[in-house]
Amino acid sequence: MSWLDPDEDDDDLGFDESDIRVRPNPKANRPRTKRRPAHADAQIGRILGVDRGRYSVLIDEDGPDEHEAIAMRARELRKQAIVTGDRARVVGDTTGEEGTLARIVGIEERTSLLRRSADDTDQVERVVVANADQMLVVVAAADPEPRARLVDRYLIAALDAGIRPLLVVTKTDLADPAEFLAHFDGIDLEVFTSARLDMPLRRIGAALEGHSTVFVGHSGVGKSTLVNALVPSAQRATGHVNEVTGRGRHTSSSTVSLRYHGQGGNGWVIDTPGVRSFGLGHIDPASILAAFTDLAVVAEECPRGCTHLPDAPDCAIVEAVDEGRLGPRGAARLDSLQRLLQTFADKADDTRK
Ligand SMILES: Nc1nc2c(ncn2[C@@H]2O[C@H](COP(=O)(O)OP(=O)(O)OP(=O)(O)O)[C@@H](O)[C@H]2O)c(=O)[nH]1
Ligand SMILES: [Zn+2]
Repeated sequence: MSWLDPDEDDDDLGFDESDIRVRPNPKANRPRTKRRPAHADAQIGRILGVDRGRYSVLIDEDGPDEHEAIAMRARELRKQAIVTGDRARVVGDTTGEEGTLARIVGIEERTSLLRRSADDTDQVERVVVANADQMLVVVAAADPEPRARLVDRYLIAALDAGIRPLLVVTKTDLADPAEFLAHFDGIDLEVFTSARLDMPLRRIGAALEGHSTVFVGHSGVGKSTLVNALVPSAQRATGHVNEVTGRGRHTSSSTVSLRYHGQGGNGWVIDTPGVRSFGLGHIDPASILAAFTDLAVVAEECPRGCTHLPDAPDCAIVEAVDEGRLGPRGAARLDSLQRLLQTFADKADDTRK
């Protein structure tokens, strides 16, 4: 069984010890997976959340035996990020009974990956959520004041990950969001408005069915209030923390997947209380343009290295809009694209805003 033991299939034979020490490790580049047992008996489970190294995993999702199990990661996965939304291969005791602990031996290929860097200059990526297909950005019409730049950052992170963005403006009982919303005219973005006594839960819920939606928003915008209204069992902590006592929060502050049960089907709500914004250090600006498919086609005629910003010489998109070739929404589309590109270009000055 040499495939189980890395030291056994050895091409060092014939060298004496001094040789071995100076030689670079001949096996360093070999994929480790080849030598690992296949775990043919593994079950697939959805990672719901993690707490101090213990993962809650949903086994047999939508099946007759759906239940949660607790699992730890196998040693060989210690360098692998495992996050909420991941589909994990799990072995061992997956009954979820008191005192049992299953083992995660692998992660299925992801359909999307929402990443962040701690700040804009940081190239280290942190994986936040796997396999989400929508991002619901929550912003308040007032208290705190909405900032288009912050929403831009969320949009850029979503577009980069290939995730469809949605926007909810809360607290419209406090202020009219029309002027703020005008910023996003040119973006393909479903927008909901919500007031204290008039939350559009049906409409938002319908958008959640059949999807895995990550909720993001700055502190105090009403995200937890919204999550609790959509998923009553969630009991996410609302209201500001009392800064003296630290009380006011009764649930954990980690990212979790919550089941949304709608009239037309289920969905997943992924709440990210620890994620206040996204550093854009790892993002490729080409992915911003790529999200504007109509403009990306036109940009193929741009000079090499074109920034597509207002001062870019001979930008094919700017020319097409000027000549009216991109239709009545062309100007707004270009405006939005340029604003996102500018937000991205300015990112280094933006980190502390
Ligand atoms: N006027 C008004 N207040 C709201 C609305 N939605 C939420 N709030 C209030 O805004 C405050 C913040 O709401 P939360 O749901 O705790 O906000 P959050 O985004 O989860 O913020 P953190 O808990 O800091 O992450 C609470 O006092 C809510 O009652 C709304 O539509 N209108
Ligand atoms: Zn251009």
